[in-house]
Amino acid sequence: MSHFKSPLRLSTSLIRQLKQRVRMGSNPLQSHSRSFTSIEGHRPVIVHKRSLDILHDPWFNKGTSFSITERDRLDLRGLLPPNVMTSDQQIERFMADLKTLEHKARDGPSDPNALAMWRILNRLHDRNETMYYKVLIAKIAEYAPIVYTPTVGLVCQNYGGLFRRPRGMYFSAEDRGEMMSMVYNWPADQVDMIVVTDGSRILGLGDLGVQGIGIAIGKLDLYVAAAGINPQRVLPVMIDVGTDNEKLLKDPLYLGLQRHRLDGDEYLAVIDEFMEAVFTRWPHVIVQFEDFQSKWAFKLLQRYRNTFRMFNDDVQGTAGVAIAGLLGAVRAQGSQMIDFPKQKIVVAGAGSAGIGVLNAARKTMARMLGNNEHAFVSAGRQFWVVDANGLITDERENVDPEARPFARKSKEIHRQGLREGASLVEVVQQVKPDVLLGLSAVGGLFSKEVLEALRGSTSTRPAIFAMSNPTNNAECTPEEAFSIVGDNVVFASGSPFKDVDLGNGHIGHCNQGNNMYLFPGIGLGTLLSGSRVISDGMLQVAAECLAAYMTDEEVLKGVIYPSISSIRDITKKVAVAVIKEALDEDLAEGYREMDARELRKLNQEEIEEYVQNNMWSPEYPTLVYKKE
Ligand SMILES: NC(=O)c1ccc[n+]([C@@H]2O[C@H](COP(=O)([O-])OP(=O)(O)OC[C@H]3O[C@@H](n4cnc5c(N)ncnc54)[C@H](O)[C@@H]3O)[C@@H](O)[C@H]2O)c1
Ligand SMILES: O=C(O)C[C@H](O)C(=O)O
Ligand SMILES: [Mg+2]
Repeated sequence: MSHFKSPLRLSTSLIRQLKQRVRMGSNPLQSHSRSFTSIEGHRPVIVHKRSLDILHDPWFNKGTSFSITERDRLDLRGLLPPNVMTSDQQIERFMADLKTLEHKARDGPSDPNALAMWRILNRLHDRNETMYYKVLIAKIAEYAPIVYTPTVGLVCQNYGGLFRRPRGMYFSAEDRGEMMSMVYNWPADQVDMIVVTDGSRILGLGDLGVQGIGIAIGKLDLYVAAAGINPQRVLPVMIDVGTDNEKLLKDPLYLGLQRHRLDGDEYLAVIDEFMEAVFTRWPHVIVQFEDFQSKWAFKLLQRYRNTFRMFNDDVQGTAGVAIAGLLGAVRAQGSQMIDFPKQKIVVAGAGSAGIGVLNAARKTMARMLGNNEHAFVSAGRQFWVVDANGLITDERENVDPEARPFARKSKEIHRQGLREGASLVEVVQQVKPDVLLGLSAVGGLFSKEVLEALRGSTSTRPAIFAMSNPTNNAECTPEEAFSIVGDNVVFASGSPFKDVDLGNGHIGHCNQGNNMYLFPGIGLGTLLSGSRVISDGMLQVAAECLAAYMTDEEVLKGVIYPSISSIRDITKKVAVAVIKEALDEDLAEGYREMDARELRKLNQEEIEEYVQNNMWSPEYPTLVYKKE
C-alpha cells in the first residue's frame, strides 16, 4: 500500500494518472517534461516517506516551509521549529546568514573562525555520525570549545541563520494537547537521554527563545563523547513557550513563536504535558533540564525530581563541580579537605547556578561540622552573597525565597563594616575572603578594584572562580587574576582560557570549572543503575569523585580540575560512584539484562567493567541487508 494522501480535492482521473505514473516507475515530481509545467506547482507529489526521512531527503525537504497541515499529515510535527516560513523568507534568512559571515569576517578572525568550524563539524554530524564522534573524542580538547561553550553560545545567538537540517524536537505552546502523539514522530524507539531547554537563559546570554536548541545539542554531544551514550538514543528538545527577547519578537525571520513567554499555570501545563509525553513513550529516559531561567529552574526541579528521572544541570551539576573545585582550592592551600568549613566565601550571583552552589557548599560544610542544626547554622556564616543589588541581608525587601537562607543578619554585617546592598568591592575589602566565586553572567565583574581588594585576603592562596559563560561573560580573565592578585592564586573559569605564562618558567594554571565534568557521569550512572530518581546522595558522590580525581601533587600546582582530554575517564568513574550510591540507597532497578539483583552482586571492578562495556564507541559496524 502506498502512503498516498491527497492534500487537495483532486479528480479521481488525475489521481489514477499519477498512480499509474508511479507504478510505471516514473516519479511525477522528477519528471521534467514540459507538458506538465503548467500544473507543476499545484500537482501533489506522492511520497513514500514520512517523518525525518522526508527532512533528510533533499528532494522533498521544504524545511521550515512545511505548512502545519502538511506537518501533521507527514508526521513532521515537532521535528521543525514552530514558525512556518514562506520560501522567500527562507531565502532571506539564508542570505542574511551569508552576509553576516562576510561582515564578521571583516571585523576579526576569531568568531567567524569558530562559527566556520562549527558549520564544518555540523555538516559532518549530519552525514556521518560515527566519523563525527570519532573526531570529537580524539580531539576533544580542540573541539569541545566549538560544539560546547563558548562557541555554542554564538551558535545559539545566530541559530536562525545557521539552521539547516533540524536536529531534535520542538514542542511549542501551540502544541498543547498534541504532545502525547507528537513524541511518536521521533524515529527512535529507545531514547536514553533528553536535554531540554526553554531557551530562557542560554549561558550568560539571556533569553534566546527557540534558538536555545543549540545548547541542548551541545550538551548531548558531550553525553556521547564523554559518557558514551549511543547517539541514536539522545534527543535534544526545545520547549517554545514564546520569548521575551524584543529583538527576536520583531525579527520576521525568527524561527520560534512570536509571542511573549507563557507564565504561571499556563507555562507549567506545557512543561507537565511534555514530561508526561516523553515518559509515556520512553519510561526509562533521563531528562536533563538546561538553561531555564532561575525563576523556573528551582520550581520545576522540586516539581519533578521525586517522580521523574530528571535533574537540573545548572543547579545541581554546577553545584557538584563547584564543590569539587572548592575542596581542591582548600587542598591547594596545603590544608585538608576537612578544613573546608573555615573558608570564607564571597559569591557574586544568586541565580540558579549561584544558589545551587551555595546550598551544596553549605551542606558539605555542615556535614563536616557534625551534620546537625547548629553545624548548618554556623556553616551559613561562611558565605556572603552579592547579587545585582549588592550584598543580600535580612533587610532586603522581596528577596527571592531561594536566596533568603543566605541573607546575612544586619547586626552581624554591621560589625563587619558592611550593610545591605554593599558593593562587591566593599564586601571583598571587609571580608578578605579565601574564595571569590562568580556566577553572575556579568563579564568583567571582578574588576581591577575587586581583584586588588582580594589581595587583602587572609588566605595564603586565594581562589578565584570566574564561572560565567561564555568567554565574554567571565567575571575576569586568568591574566587579570594572576597579574593583579598574585602568582599563587588558584584560578578556574567556566569557559576555557589558556594557561598564563608568569615568567621565570612558571605557569599560572587556568582550570575549566564547568559542569561538563559531572553531568555526563550523573546521566550515565543513573541510566546504568536504572535509578528511579536522582538523589542528593548520588549528586554528592559524583562531586566527591571529581574532587578525589586530582592528586595532591596536581592541586598543589593549582590544578584543581582534570584536563578535558581525560573527560571520558572521569565520566566513567563518576558513573561508577553514582551506580554504587543508587544501589546503597536502594533506588537501582537495573538496566536491560542487568537487573537490580545482578547489579547488587557486582564488586567495584565488575561495576567498572559493566560501565565500560556499556559505553558506546564510534566504530563502523558491518552492515547486512535483509528485506523487511
Ligand atoms: N561554569 C559552569 O559550569 C556554569 C554552570 C551554570 C551556569 N553558569 C553560568 O552562570 C551564569 C549565571 O547563571 P544563572 O542561571 O545563575 O543566571 P541568573 O540570571 O539566574 O543569575 C544571575 C545572578 O547574577 C546576579 N547579578 C547580576 N548582576 C550582578 C552584579 N553586577 N553583581 C553581582 N551579581 C549580579 C543577578 O542578580 C542574579 O542573581 C551564566 O553566565 C551561566 O553561563 C556556569
Ligand atoms: O553550558 C555550560 O557551559 C555550563 C552551564 O551549563 C551554563 O549554563 O553556563
Ligand atoms: Mg547551563
